[in-house]
Amino acid sequence: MLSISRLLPCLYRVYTGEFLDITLCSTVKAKSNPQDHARATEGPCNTPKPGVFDLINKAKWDAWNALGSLPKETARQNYVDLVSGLSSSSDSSSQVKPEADRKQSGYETLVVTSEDGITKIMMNRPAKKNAMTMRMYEEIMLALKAASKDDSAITVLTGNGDYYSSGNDLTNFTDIPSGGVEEKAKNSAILLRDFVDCFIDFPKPLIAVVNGPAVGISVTILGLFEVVYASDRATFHTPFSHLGQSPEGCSSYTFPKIMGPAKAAEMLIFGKKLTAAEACAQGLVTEVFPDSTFQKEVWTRLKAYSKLPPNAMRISKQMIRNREKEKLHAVNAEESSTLQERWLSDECMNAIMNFLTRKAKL
Ligand SMILES: CCCCC/C=C/CC(=O)SCCNC(=O)CCNC(=O)[C@H](O)C(C)(C)COP(=O)(O)OP(=O)(O)OC[C@H]1O[C@@H](n2cnc3c(N)ncnc32)[C@H](O)[C@@H]1OP(=O)(O)O
Repeated sequence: MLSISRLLPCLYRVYTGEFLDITLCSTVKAKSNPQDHARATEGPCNTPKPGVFDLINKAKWDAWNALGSLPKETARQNYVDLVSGLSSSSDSSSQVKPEADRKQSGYETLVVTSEDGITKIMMNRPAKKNAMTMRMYEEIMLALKAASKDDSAITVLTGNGDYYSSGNDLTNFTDIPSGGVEEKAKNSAILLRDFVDCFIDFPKPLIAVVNGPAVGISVTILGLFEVVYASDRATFHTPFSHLGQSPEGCSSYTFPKIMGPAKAAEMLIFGKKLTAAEACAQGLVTEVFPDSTFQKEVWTRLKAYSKLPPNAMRISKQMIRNREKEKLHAVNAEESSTLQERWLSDECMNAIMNFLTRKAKL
């Protein structure tokens, strides 16, 4: 029998149009309509239907045949419209900074500012609920490295729009390198480990301003922050089992320490979503503010904190965290290598396919 892990790369390619000779960037691939491309290049379906076990050619034939008698020119136009629409609509939101500003800051997925002694790193993909792309992981690492050396006293991570972050961008898994899904899993595990290491080693007080719902890795790394302020609209959700995955961000260690093993298990094993008030009661969140006054109250507070002597704050942070650092790095390494295996499991691949084909949401 063909296992899902062997079938998945084929499904990816059929779904993303690779078998139909589409050469597009990964984002566009994940959304483009392969039928229109086949129609646009080859006209109406005119070959015999492949046998039931010829999975790849059958999927290609079904997609082509589904177009019926759509004229070649219309299909071509639909295809062009779809591709152009995707590139112009991606990340479209009134809250996204204009292109020129983004280029100026040097970040594509973040807006990073430094004023009043505070470096603010804002995830900036509001139309995608600030889902974290490979690029965003890289950029957050760069921004943290820069913030560790700049003259700010404290560093803040927050999100633009209605979400804090919906966690890992599940389309990350559609961009399969030539080494296949194994290579993808290995590279992702390395990136994940480096990403979390940056939080473990960050020398200044780190504050999360959780402006809305938080999912997955955006929740787990909160255990590595000094302070977590949340809007009362925020929720905290780690649906790892639902996704066939396992905890990361050192949460398998920090969450039981913060909230006790039973409450941590409810979140990390059973995917229980917490309200901001519940997360505060369990010690993951420092304080909850009404959404209507959240930004004003939090930034007033942070501006006052940023005026405290920066060296004293750094030293106090080191004293609180340093005893744990070695342990945290070991936990991070173990979680990352466990996830590398999980990403290759049928459970995980099925969950991602269900999201990508719009069959499942959280
Ligand atoms: C280096 C690799 C490290 C990996 C580390 C691993 C981390 C594990 C995790 O983080 S697990 C968590 C993964 N996240 C999810 O499973 C969330 C998936 N998203 C959803 O279920 C929903 O989008 C939602 C509940 C977050 C929001 O639902 P809502 O109906 O309010 O909004 P939409 O679904 O219409 O979202 C708007 C558009 O944003 C896209 N999107 C949102 N989140 C993600 C995501 N995590 N990955 C990819 N895309 C996401 C969504 O598809 C919509 O896109 P569209 O407008 O083009 O349709």
